[in-house]
Amino acid sequence: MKVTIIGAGNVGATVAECVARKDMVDEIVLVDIVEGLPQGKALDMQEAAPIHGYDTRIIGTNDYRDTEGSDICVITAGSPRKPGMSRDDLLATNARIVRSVTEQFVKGSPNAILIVVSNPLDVMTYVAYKTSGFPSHRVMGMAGVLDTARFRTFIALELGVSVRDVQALLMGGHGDSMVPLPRYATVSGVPITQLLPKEKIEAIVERTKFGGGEIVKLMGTSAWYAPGAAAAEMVEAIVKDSKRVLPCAAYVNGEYGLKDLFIGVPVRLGRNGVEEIIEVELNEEERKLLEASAQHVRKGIEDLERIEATAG
Ligand SMILES: NC(=O)C1=CN([C@@H]2O[C@H](COP(=O)(O)OP(=O)(O)OC[C@H]3O[C@@H](n4cnc5c(N)ncnc54)[C@H](O)[C@@H]3O)[C@@H](O)[C@H]2O)C=CC1
Ligand SMILES: O=C([O-])CC(=O)C(=O)O
Repeated sequence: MKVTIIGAGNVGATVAECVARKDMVDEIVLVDIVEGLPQGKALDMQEAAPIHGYDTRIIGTNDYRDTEGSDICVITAGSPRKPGMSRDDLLATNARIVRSVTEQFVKGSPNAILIVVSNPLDVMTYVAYKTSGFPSHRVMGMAGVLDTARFRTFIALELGVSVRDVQALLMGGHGDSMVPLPRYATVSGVPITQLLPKEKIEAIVERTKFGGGEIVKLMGTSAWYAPGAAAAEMVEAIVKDSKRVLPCAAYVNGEYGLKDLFIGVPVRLGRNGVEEIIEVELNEEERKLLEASAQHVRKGIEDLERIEATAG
């Protein structure tokens, strides 16, 4: 198993480290345009192997020939946002980068599975899908695993219980319009609606929706520990063919009444990528929120098309 990670910045390097520490793949290739950066980070991680006890070979490179024959590729190349920016402000800059790295990568790895992380996530996943020409089950975006991890963290902190016993579901685009679903959040099977008052749940939902922005405000750039761990969890589900049910940005073709876009939905993840989109029952209000979120993603795709048409 060979995993390529494009972008050796904060998120990319963290994905590499999390994947290495799981000791589950033969080789990790870290790619960046900056010379020396992926090589240095890869060597540093390789030198940590005797301490952590993994046998994964980690190489850093600026040359796509080193990525040939990859099974999985995680795309983290692109700018992160700064305070005051929305993820959508990265649209044009990151679309150029995601298109360029996808083009270069797929030539040598035509059978790989792509996991996009770059923002704005749902539109960048669409860009990678269109550029790669891959079937949709082999292209997905990472957001829901991160957003539900935040949701679960805040629930566990509020209730004073272990995060391990908190399960949660969240759908929609990776932005302010994401749709946390408290009805489907449980502590060891007990719905949180039985454990917390409405106002507390609403506060947790709001904090989750703006969880990325909370960190940007604190640090001046965006998060990487939880995003890196989240992408590595998706890599693990694919490598081990474990059929995890995780929220991912997947291509919808009629599911939830949505078509021709990537958006966060629960999927079964295995060796073939997105093996199934699971359709859970939504009430009227949840359906409306999901539709509004999909509208936002659609607008992102249209905005990008307009910007690129104007730029020629
Ligand atoms: N989907 C999600 O939930 C999350 C998405 N993100 C997004 O991930 C992206 C990366 O974030 P960070 O790692 O914090 O940024 P960073 O600035 O630390 O790293 C980005 C890296 O991409 C590299 N890069 C730029 N153009 C490239 C190209 N053409 N080819 C190869 N490498 C290239 C840069 O040299 C840099 O090392 C951002 O767009 C950010 O918004 C970040 C956190 C969570
Ligand atoms: O907030 C950002 O820009 C990065 C991101 O997507 C997240 O941490 O959720």
